[in-house]
Amino acid sequence: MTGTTDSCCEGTPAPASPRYWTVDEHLADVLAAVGPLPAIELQLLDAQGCRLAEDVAAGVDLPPFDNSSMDGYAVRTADTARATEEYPSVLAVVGDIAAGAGDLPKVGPGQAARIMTGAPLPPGAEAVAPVEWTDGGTGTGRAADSMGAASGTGTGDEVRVLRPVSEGAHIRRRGSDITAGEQVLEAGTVLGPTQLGLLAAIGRGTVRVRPRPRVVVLSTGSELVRPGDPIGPGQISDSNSFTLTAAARDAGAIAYRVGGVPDDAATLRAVLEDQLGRADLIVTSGGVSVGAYDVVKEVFESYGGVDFRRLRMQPGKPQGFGRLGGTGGVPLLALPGNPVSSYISFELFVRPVIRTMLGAPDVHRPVVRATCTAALRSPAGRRQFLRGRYADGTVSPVGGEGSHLVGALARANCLITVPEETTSLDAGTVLDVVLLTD
Ligand SMILES: Nc1nc2c(c(=O)[nH]1)N[C@H]1C(S)=C(S)[C@@H](COP(=O)(O)OP(=O)(O)OC[C@H]3O[C@@H](n4cnc5c(N)ncnc54)[C@H](O)[C@@H]3O)O[C@H]1N2
Ligand code: MOO
Repeated sequence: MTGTTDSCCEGTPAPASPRYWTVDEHLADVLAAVGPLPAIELQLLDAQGCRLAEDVAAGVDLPPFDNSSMDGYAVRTADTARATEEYPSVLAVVGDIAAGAGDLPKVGPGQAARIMTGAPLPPGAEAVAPVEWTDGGTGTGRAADSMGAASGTGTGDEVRVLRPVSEGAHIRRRGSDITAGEQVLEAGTVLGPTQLGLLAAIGRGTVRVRPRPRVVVLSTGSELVRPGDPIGPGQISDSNSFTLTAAARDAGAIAYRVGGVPDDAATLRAVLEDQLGRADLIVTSGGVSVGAYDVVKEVFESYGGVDFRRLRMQPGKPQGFGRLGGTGGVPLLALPGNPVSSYISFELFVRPVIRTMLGAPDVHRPVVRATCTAALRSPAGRRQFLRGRYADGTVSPVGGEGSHLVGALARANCLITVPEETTSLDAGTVLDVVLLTD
C-alpha cells in the first residue's frame, strides 16, 4: 500500500485548524440549551400577548340571566297579539327596570314593565317591545338602580303597544353565548384584546400564561456613544443595542437596553452582576472576535458555561453562547459587533430562543423560494445572508456584502440565503429567502 505520511505524524502534531460549525449545528446547540419558561399567573392586562398555559372553562353562563336587548317594555305576548297602530294594546306600567336591577316587578296580564337594554327580564314577561313599537308610555317612573328595587310607577302610568310582540323577541337568553363548564379558550392561545375581554366576562381576574422572557441587551465597546450625545474622534453611535432591543420586543420579549459598556473587564462584570437578577436571557454585541480589547470573551469565560465558536456563515462568523456560570445559569448569546452581523445573528439564533421561551409554535421566520434578479458572488464554505427586497416571488439584493451597511439593512425586508457550496450564481436563480416580517 502506498501513501504519504506527514512529518507531523512522526512526532509533532500538526497545528489544529480551527473548527467551524454550520448554521444548523449552532442553531441546534443553542435551542437545546433552552425551553419554554415556566408558566405563571398574571393579571389580565399583564398577560396581553402571552400564550395561555391552561385550558380555560367558563364558571358561569353568559349571559348570566335572561335580559333585554332593547330599551322598551317587557310584556306578555298574549296582551299584544291583536295590537295595531289603530287599535293599540293598552298596558299598565308596573315598574321600571334598569340594567343592574336586582328586585324585579312581576308582570301580570294587562301589564308591562319599562326595561332598559341589559336589564333582567322580570317574571311573567315573555318578550320585549322596543320603545319604537309603542307610544313611549305615559309617566316617567323611576329607573331602579343597581343598589335598589325596581320602583312602582306613578298610579295610572300606561303604555300603548302598536304591534304584536312574539315570544322571546328582544331577549338575550341566559347561556345563549356560553354555558357554565364549557371550554372557552385552549392552552396555547395568544391573549389579545378579545380573549382578555372574554376572560374578564367570565369573571377571571388572573390567568396562567407563559410569561414574556426578560431579555437584557448589552452592547460593548469603548468607542460607543449614546445616540444624541456628542461624538468624539473615532467614536460611533451605539446602534446595535437599539436594533437588538427592538428586535427582542418584536419577537415577544420584554427587553431592557443596557448600551455602551466600555471594553473594561471590571465594568462589564459589574454590569452583568447588576443585570443577572432580572434576565431570562442576556444578549450582547461586540467583542467576540480576536481583537486585543475583546474583554467580552475574557469575562464570560471567567464565569464558565459560555463557548465561543466560528460559524460557516457570512456575516456572523464569531458567536458565543451558553449559560452564564454553567447549567442553571442565565442563557446568554454573545453576538458579533458589526451591526449587520449582530442583527442577522439575532434573527437566526436569538429570535428562535425567545420564541421557544414563549412556547410559540412558530419559532423561525418564514422561508420562501424566490427568483433572484441579480447575479451574486459568495465566499466558499460559508452560508451567505445578503440583505434583499422580496415581493411576489422575486428578490433583489440591497446594498453589498459589508457587515457595516446599516443603510441597506434598513431598506431590506428579507435575507437572501446563498448556500455554502455556491460561490457564484446567475440572475434568475431560485434561492431560499428568510422573510423578516410575519
Ligand atoms: N483578525 C480578525 N479580525 C476580525 C475577524 C477575524 O476573524 N479575524 N472577524 C471579523 C468579523 S467576521 C466580525 S463580525 C467582527 C466581530 O468583531 P467583534 O464582535 O469583536 O466586534 P467589535 O470589534 O466590538 O466591533 C466590530 C465593529 O462593529 C462596530 N460596533 C460594535 N458595537 C457596535 C454598536 N453597539 N453599535 C454600532 N456599531 C458597533 C464596531 O465599532 C466595529 O466597527 O470582527 C472582525 N474582525
Ligand atoms: O462574519 Mo462578520 O460577522 O463578517 O461581519
